[in-house]
Amino acid sequence: MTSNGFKSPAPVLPAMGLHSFHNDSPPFNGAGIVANPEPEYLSLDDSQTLPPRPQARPFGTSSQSAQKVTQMTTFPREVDLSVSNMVAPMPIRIGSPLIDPQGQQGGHHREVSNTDENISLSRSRRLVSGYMFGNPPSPVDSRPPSTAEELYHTPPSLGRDSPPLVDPRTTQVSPTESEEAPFDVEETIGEGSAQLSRKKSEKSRDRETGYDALNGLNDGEADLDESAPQAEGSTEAYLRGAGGEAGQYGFPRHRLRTTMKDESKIPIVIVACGSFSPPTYLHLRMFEMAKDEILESQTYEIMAGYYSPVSSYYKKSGLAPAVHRVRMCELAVEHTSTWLMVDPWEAGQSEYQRTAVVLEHFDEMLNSQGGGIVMSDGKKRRFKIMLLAGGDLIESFGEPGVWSEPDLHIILGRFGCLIVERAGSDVWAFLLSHDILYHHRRNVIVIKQLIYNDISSTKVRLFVRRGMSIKYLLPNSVIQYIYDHKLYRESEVKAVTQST
Ligand SMILES: Nc1ncnc2c1ncn2[C@@H]1O[C@H](COP(=O)(O)OP(=O)(O)OP(=O)(O)O)[C@@H](O)[C@H]1O
Ligand SMILES: NC(=O)c1ccc[n+]([C@@H]2O[C@H](COP(=O)(O)O)[C@@H](O)[C@H]2O)c1
Repeated sequence: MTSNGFKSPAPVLPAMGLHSFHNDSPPFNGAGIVANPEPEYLSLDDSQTLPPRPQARPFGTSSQSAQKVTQMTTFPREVDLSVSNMVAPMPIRIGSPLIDPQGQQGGHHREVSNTDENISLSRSRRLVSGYMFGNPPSPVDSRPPSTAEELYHTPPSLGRDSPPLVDPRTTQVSPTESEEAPFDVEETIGEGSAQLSRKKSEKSRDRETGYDALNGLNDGEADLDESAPQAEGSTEAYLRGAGGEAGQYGFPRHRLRTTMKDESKIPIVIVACGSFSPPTYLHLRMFEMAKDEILESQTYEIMAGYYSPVSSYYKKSGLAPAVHRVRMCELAVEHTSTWLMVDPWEAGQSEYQRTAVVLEHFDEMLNSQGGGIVMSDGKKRRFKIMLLAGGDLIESFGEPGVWSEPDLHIILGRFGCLIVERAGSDVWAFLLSHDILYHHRRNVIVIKQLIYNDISSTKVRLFVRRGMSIKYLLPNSVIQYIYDHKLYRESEVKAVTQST
């Protein structure tokens, strides 16, 4: 019996229109196929349909975000509110439910106390950080929706972002291998290591070793891959508010794919928002789990993944200064991944930015300013942007005062969400119980953790403070950075008290 009272959630969800995730279902059968309207190509003039977006600005300058929020939460008028228009007739496959090996739910302590040990373990920690320390700033218009239209409004861009361009089931697309090798591989491993000195294209390595960064195979080679594109310039100057060119914000594109292998799919960019204090192997694994799920769905093609560390204005216990967290995320992906990047924009803002605003920023950079992605026929297509989050974060959608309803419609409706199950949170029960989440369920993909990983940043910080080993919990480069910069040595409660 699960904590939500179901013997098993399996019999319930399919009857409610969700894809069966019962254990005896073929795990990856017919995945992720949505209805097939005509493809919509990128219109660079979206001023009619999209709310205003924030402009990137250097650290330390004042923000207009309060005003932006008000504007953003006013939905455009030209919307078809009929439910049939909002819900695609073909269900998106959603992964399997959380099944605790011991048959139990809820492995976490959730009590809130004033000790740093407990603060972040609590599911209510967002409330703790939100109210005790004045953040996150309240979701703006948190009044309840007054009409059904307001509640079930799906912004028009959902239609543009969501549908596949061609039905992958009926279109025979020969997987034309891209002739373009995104980067050349030149590996020279130093003394004491296997001496490797070779220059190969990603494509030729693909043939020989099965290595294919975005298609999921043997990505372990990335650890040796000194030539994977690295971020240019210093995000530190931007984050420290340095003037001049060095301090300018630049959206990282060095690992963003510029062509699609299979143009019948939807180009997707995954964005993970969070503290990452510090980033751990779990945070890296989240992207890989998402990648596997997306590959199986056959609907999307991943073009890149981004971390967006929250700014220092998010007064959460244990938050190292943003400049350190951004750098640690960069180190974490530098030589371990070929498709993940770190966007410092959110971290460099002079006040807290809500997640909906952060996703708007990505849309601006990738689609409005960036022009989307150019197809082989020269037409442009928008990147679909999806938020990647753990089950606990999603459950906080239901905590009063933490997320505004208009924001949730933007996040779940206009963008979409990849939810990684987290031990202790019952995503399935929550999906059923939360009106807005359920309404947008076809734009939500739940990812089962086939190997449970519950590495916790909170515990890593505590280990550091207690002088315990954190090796194999996070990349060595991040461990070194923590020690070099003497991070996480102070009691979190003490540190928070002193900084306020
Ligand atoms: N064990 C986990 N399983 C699934 N998702 C996780 C797990 N740990 C963190 N996440 C997700 O990673 C994202 C970033 O997490 P964040 O760094 O903000 O918090 P955290 O990892 O829980 O750290 P802390 O311990 O400091 O609270 C969030 O979406 C969170 O839900
Ligand atoms: N209203 C909001 O947009 C809202 C509320 C709570 C958390 N978040 C985001 O969720 C992420 C993770 O938060 P926690 O570290 O509290 O789990 C952060 O990026 C934070 O900005 C956003």
